[in-house]
Amino acid sequence: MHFLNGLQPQFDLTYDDVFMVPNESDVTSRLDVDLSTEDGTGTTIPLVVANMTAIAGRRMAETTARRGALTIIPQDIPVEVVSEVIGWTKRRHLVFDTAITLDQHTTVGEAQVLLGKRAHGAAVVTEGDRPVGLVTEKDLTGVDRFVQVHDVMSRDLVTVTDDVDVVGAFDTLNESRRRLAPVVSADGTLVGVLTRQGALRANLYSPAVDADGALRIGAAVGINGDVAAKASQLLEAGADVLVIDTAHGHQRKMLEALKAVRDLDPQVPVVAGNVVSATGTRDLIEAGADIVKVGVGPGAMCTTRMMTAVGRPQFSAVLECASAARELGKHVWADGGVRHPRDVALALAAGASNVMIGSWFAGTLESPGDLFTDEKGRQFKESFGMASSRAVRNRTATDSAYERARKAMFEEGISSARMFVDPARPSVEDVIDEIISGLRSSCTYAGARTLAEFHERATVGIQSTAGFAEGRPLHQSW
Ligand SMILES: NC(=O)C1=CN([C@@H]2O[C@H](COP(=O)(O)OP(=O)(O)OC[C@H]3O[C@@H](n4cnc5c(N)ncnc54)[C@H](OP(=O)(O)O)[C@@H]3O)[C@@H](O)[C@H]2O)C=CC1
Ligand SMILES: Nc1nc2c(ncn2[C@@H]2O[C@H](COP(=O)(O)O)[C@@H](O)[C@H]2O)c(=O)[nH]1
Ligand SMILES: [K+]
Repeated sequence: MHFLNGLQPQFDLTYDDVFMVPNESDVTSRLDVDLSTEDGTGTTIPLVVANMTAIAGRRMAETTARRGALTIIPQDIPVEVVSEVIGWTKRRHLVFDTAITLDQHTTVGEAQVLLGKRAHGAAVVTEGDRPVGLVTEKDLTGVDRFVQVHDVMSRDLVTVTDDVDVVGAFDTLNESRRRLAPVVSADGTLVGVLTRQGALRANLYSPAVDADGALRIGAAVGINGDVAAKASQLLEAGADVLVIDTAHGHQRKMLEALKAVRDLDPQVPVVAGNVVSATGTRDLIEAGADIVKVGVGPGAMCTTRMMTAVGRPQFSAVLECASAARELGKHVWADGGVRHPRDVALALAAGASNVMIGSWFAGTLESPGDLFTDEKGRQFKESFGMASSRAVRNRTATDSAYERARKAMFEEGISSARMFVDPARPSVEDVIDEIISGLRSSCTYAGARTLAEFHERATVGIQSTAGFAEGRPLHQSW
């Protein structure tokens, strides 16, 4: 990456401060761009879901890995539960979505709650392992909540078999005017659900898979307690990436934690953070990190900069740390502050090998929280920061009351935020589509076929607030 006209910025920059100019290009199609990473984590699109309790759970993990991204399960979840989630994710189908299954005697009320758990908006009614009906929101609307689903389900099923090619499945759904179909194996057992959109996406994305062909998933550990014991349990459970995560990553306890994890000889990439300087990056790499996580204070749930004045505008932080990591043959992830597809492109231009996103994904149907509706009828989920007093209270549940109260005083995050579900993009897959189409286009503007070429070729300029405002679309006349 280089700055336009050789300019050397006089102050640190965040994503909004910068823009990219097009280069001469011989990449003639956005589909010719390969977005897979070189950092060993196996992502085929450069996105990682942040290890936050309100965001990264099993549904998020399977859905994002199926499209080539990676989810990191937070350190606050008990290790037995994380192991279970890893196993579950690895048993998911690479193409078909996991169905919600209902017994014929399930009530409409129960079915309504469960439907909110799937962006495809349907549940399959089964007898044994076989599908016998389908219910969608429409079938349940205006029906007494104590009615059983066998009275309202549609029995006229169009199914596809699990060996179907996705283009053929798209055509079958299109011809029969269906949005989705249950998928069955040769013996009629339910395998999953395929939507028209899912058939399309299966051709546009490649799942992130491990050596056994199962979906990938990562897990985080903190720097307190027996780090080696917890890390070895996570490795045993099959975690494909280990993230050692704390607010101030450039500290002695982090270096000790890294050493303890390295001594386990993990055969997976080890990520450590967070830092925002070249020295911090080098020290973590020397202590054994393969990837350094960069970002102090840009997160949407984060109050660190307001509380402490500490942090650094994210574009400059990523640029400096990525350059230090590259000199040592290692990588950085840009963590936090991503609010538009352009921010992902800029983080990669600055040299990140993957971009971590939290809050943007909180308001999607795949995040673990319950779906609420506000006074205006808008759907939302509740999110919170991992350094908020709410998270600290949960994390320290086994401490004495005094210790808990003391620790909760050092809060650096928001305890309750409403993250609205965009009616046009309710699923994390819709948001991923938006980000990836923007990113593919950024790469072709830069004349890059790969992320390495993108970083090499990107030309970045510095803009005023008016420059940023000019780029925003106007939805009404002025
Ligand atoms: N990227 C960011 O900007 C930030 C991210 N977070 C996220 O919040 C989560 C919780 O992290 P964390 O608060 O580190 O909790 P941890 O539970 O990991 O504890 C942090 C440990 O480091 C010690 N410590 C020393 N200096 C600091 C400092 N300046 N800030 C925080 N701890 C310090 C603490 O001791 P003692 O309590 O005795 O001081 C404690 O032992 C993580 O997921 C982290 O990524 C949190 C803040 C900023
Ligand atoms: N200072 C704090 N930072 C936090 C907290 N919870 C999470 N985080 C960081 O934010 C990113 C995600 O950023 P987003 O803009 O995409 O939401 C996450 O990975 C952490 O590094 C917090 O309570 N305080
Ligand atoms: K912030």
